Amino acid sequence: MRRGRGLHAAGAGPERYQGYGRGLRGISLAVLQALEDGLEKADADPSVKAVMICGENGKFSAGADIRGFSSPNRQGPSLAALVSLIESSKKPVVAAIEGIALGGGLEVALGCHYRVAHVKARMGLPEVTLGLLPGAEGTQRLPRLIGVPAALDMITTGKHISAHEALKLGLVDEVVEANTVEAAMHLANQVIGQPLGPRRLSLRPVPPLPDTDGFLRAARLRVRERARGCLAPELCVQAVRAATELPFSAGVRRERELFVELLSSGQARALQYAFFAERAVRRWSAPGGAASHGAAPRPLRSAAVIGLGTMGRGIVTCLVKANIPVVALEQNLEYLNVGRKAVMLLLEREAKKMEQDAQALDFHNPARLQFTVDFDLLRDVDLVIEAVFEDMALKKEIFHKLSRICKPEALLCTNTSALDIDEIASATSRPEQVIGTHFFSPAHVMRLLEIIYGRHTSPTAIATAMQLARALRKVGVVVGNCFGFVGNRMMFPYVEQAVFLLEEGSRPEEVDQVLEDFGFKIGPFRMSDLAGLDVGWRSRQGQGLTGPSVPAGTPARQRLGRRYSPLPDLLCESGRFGQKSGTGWYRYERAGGRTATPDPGVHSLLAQYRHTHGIRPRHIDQEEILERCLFALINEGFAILAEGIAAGPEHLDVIYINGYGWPRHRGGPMFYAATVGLPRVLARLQHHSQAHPDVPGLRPSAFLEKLVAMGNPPLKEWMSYLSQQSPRL
Ligand SMILES: CC(C)(COP(=O)(O)OP(=O)(O)OC[C@H]1O[C@@H](n2cnc3c(N)ncnc32)[C@H](O)[C@@H]1OP(=O)(O)O)[C@@H](O)C(=O)NCCC(=O)NCCSC(=O)C[C@@H](O)CCCCCCCCCCCCC(=O)O
Ligand SMILES: NC(=O)c1ccc[n+]([C@@H]2O[C@H](COP(=O)([O-])OP(=O)(O)OC[C@H]3O[C@@H](n4cnc5c(N)ncnc54)[C@H](O)[C@@H]3O)[C@@H](O)[C@H]2O)c1
Repeated sequence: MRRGRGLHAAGAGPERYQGYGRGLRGISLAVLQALEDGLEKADADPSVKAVMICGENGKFSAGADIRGFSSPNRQGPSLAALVSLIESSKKPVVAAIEGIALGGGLEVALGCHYRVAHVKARMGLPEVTLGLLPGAEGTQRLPRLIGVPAALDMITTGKHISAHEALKLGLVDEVVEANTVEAAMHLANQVIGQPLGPRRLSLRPVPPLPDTDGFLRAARLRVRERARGCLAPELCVQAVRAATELPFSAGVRRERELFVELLSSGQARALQYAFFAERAVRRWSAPGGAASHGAAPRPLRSAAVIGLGTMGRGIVTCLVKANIPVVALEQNLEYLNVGRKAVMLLLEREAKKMEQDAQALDFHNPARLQFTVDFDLLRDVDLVIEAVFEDMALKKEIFHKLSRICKPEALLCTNTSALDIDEIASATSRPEQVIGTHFFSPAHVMRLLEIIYGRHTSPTAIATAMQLARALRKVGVVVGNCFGFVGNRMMFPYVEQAVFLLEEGSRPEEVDQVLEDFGFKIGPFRMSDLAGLDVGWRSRQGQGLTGPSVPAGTPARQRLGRRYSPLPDLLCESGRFGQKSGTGWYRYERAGGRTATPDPGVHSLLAQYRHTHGIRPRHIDQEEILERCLFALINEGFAILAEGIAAGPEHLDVIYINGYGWPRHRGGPMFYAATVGLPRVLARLQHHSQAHPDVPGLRPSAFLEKLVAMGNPPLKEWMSYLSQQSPRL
């Protein structure tokens, strides 16, 4: 924290309050020193009877300075020592928590003898999300205060809780609606002279459970299952176990050992990189020098969604949840009724999840959500999101209509997965207002919004789309226009490799397992089954890669002079569309079922296919599966960077973490490439490319080659090695 956001220690005598602290972003060494000095001064001053600690500008503290963890000079007073110093004070210390008390900030509050929180304050120990654990004795004090189950929940999830929840848990002593600092000082004056022993958490026992050991063992299994290879949650459980088994001081030593283990792990570096990358992508730049700092968004007071299929339903749901009135439009009454039912079901489920806020959604009110087949009702909306079939002619027809009907300043968005934004915009009289807003399925759940500008998209339109992302609580990432944009374009070579591996000898479940062990939520074949195999099939038909438009005599496993696998087409031709049809790369319990079982039918289809094409199956090891899938995806990422489709590797990483289930603790594909080392990525691509010269996706990108030739510079310097910045950015 900078000055204006720091912690203050104030001595509270009968008529005397004095501020001592200095503030910086995050609890820096300077803040620690100032607090220590303040406390010592207060302790030594007989006229001071109690101490109150508060933040500045309505924020208690966001915790330790995250950038400081990677600093080579971590020295000076330690936060843990400060928390102990607070707790051992002979004068009562009261924390006045406003805004946020997170991480080390909450640990400071736990060192205080009393805690008063403003009703809007939020508290949490989010260290786990940064690959760490609360390292200032928080894992030892919190279970002593609120019990093991609640403490473990907060520490292993990193969730933020409200002041009311904190009061219920006993984390704070009082919640106030008015002036928190005054309330804290009032409490401080009241408790002067009362014994402090019972208020010192380090002296309290951890409240026992009927079977603490069994509870912690179950918790460890649960987080292991949920965290999929991520270390921090499991070490958090170990730290809390130490609180239950060891005296306070030994528990603190254990906490420190575990903290150091995490701090030196690559996972902490990856997760902290992801934290800053998500913030960095909020700053965008586009052609002609337009950039976030110079562009203001237009207000978003109302929206329309066209098409209430898989995507449109989710998009309507997130708009309603963001309190933006919506007009939902379908092609005819039959589709409208189906869409309306689906939207209502989603909203009812969301309302249930939101519990007390449900009424605020008010989605039965036509002023908030209206269903129609009449385009005229779109006349006054600020924003339209088109989510009809992936068909260029249809999209152009719709955009032409929109450009005639909507008010001139309305933003016209398309949810296309891959089509050319410029061609869609060409159907309108206002291409500067046309932009891609690529939601991910399920749209009301997935955090990513890929925002694609076309050649004529105005800076205001980009700023407004970014504002939309914020309003929907999504991570907006601005990228340029190319087939598949960033996310899907990188996904194509990944899925392509996965299918080639099947041709050569693997099974779908083997490939999925390797990638799920790497940390993906689901492997490429489960993912294809979930999305529907017909989606890609239709797209390949549209591109003339399969179906009757393929010229006679085209070899089955070649298109346009490169290797092509007709395997996914064969599946579709036999009615295997994935979960929706009950069979795909896997078998499901029924059409629409979700439990994937390896399918002997697919195994014999693969055997027959290999036989037909004279392919001798071979054993393919995990390393080859991983390298071919991941390095092909990463290789495309380098090509994207070189073409200026994205402003930097962080953009690609944020897209993959938030839209494609890339394991966050591996930092995203480009961060992962940097971790593996670019020379190795290049060498392995060269190796696989030599083995498969007819696969362009394995041919190393010139930009990757250049970076290796330049000595494998750190990721943050990559873009400075582009021979010239692309005219797109
Ligand atoms: C606070 C937020 C909720 C605010 O969200 P909002 O959306 O309003 O704003 P932004 O997210 O955009 O943030 C604005 C701006 O601020 C930057 N920022 C925010 N928080 C921090 C922070 N904690 N540190 C640094 N910078 C921060 C943010 O990056 C933005 O700037 P930018 O330029 O990037 O746009 C939200 O920001 C949020 O959630 N923040 C993170 C909160 C958090 O995670 N806190 C926990 C921090 S970790 C911690 O506190 C650890 C403690 O447990 C203490 C550990 C003590 C360790 C002691 C043991 C030492 C052992 C070492 C042994 C070494 C051995 C050896 O090496 O020899
Ligand atoms: N399904 C996904 O996972 C996914 C993910 C991201 C983007 N997308 C893209 O989103 C768009 C929609 O995909 P989807 O999966 O929701 O498709 P879908 O087939 O589930 O739904 C499309 C809807 O559009 C409606 N529609 C068609 N013509 C219309 C018209 N003239 N007027 C109004 N409504 C019309 C249809 O009735 C249908 O309900 C596509 O461009 C697709 O590429 C899909």
